[in-house]
Amino acid sequence: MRFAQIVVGPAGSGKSTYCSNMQQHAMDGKRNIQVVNLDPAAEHFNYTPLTDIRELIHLDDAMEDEELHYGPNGGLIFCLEFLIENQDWLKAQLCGGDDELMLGEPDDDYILFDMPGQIELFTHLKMGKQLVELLESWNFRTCVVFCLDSQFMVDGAKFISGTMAALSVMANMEQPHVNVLTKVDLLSAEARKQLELYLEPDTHNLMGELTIGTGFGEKYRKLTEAIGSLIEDFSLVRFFPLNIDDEESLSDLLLQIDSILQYGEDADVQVRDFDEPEVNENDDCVPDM
Ligand SMILES: Nc1nc2c(ncn2[C@@H]2O[C@H](COP(=O)(O)OP(=O)(O)OP(=O)(O)O)[C@@H](O)[C@H]2O)c(=O)[nH]1
Ligand SMILES: [Mg+2]
Repeated sequence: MRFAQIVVGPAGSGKSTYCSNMQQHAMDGKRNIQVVNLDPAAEHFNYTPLTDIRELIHLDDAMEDEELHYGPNGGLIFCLEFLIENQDWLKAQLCGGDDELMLGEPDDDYILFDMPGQIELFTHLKMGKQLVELLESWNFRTCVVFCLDSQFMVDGAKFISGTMAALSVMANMEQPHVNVLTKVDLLSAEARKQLELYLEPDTHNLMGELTIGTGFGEKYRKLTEAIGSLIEDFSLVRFFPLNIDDEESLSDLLLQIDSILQYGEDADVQVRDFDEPEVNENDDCVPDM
């Protein structure tokens, strides 16, 4: 069994940064996590990818082609369609073209897929889902990691819209799903306090906040209330505030995703391959779940 995090989220939400910091964090803990870049428009990231879609197709190929003549957005979608059509290329990259390797190589059995910031790939187009199905057929267990900039989550209306975006991805991808709030280090103390209200949201209060005093709020009160109860009914929508520079925050999140992926047992076996750090007898080295 192999494991994959499909890292998605709006443009600039911090996906590539998440991938590189998570990989580094794992490496510091002597654990091997690889990153695959599937963003054909990527220009810069801080990790060395295991595989890079730009070796197959670059956004410029779709935009500069005499016949295709795509703009940046259509071009990106074209590139992802092209990837799915050329799935053998991806399979060769991930499985070395050797079917036996699909059973899991210890060196690359845990992979983060850094996806493009075009959210419609995952909300209503079929490529996101097709990618997951391919990975599953190659023996991966997958989890979607949805990154959202926390700066856009500090008032009622933005919270609703961010949550709806997360829900759309969940509904379309039909995968285990974790929502990560990025860039919390950029929030002011006041904004952080405000954010806490939304982490365990009481949707009714939020709706109250949203409907008071604005023309839109009054007019669409029923609609916002309906959206509120929808979010509540889907109480699956929870956000993990990630402080990217804080090792503890990274390890809490990784632990949560590992347990969703049921990575635990395999991890035990792997960890014992390395030299154990000296532990104080009284130390509790197993983090709380
Ligand atoms: N301060 C701070 N900056 C961050 C954090 N995460 C990302 N950034 C910055 O936000 C910008 C965008 O980050 P990326 O990781 O490239 O975002 P992305 O989602 O991969 O962007 P696209 O691939 O273009 O959609 C970069 O300048 C990052 O340095 C964070 O947690 N804190
Ligand atoms: Mg990126």
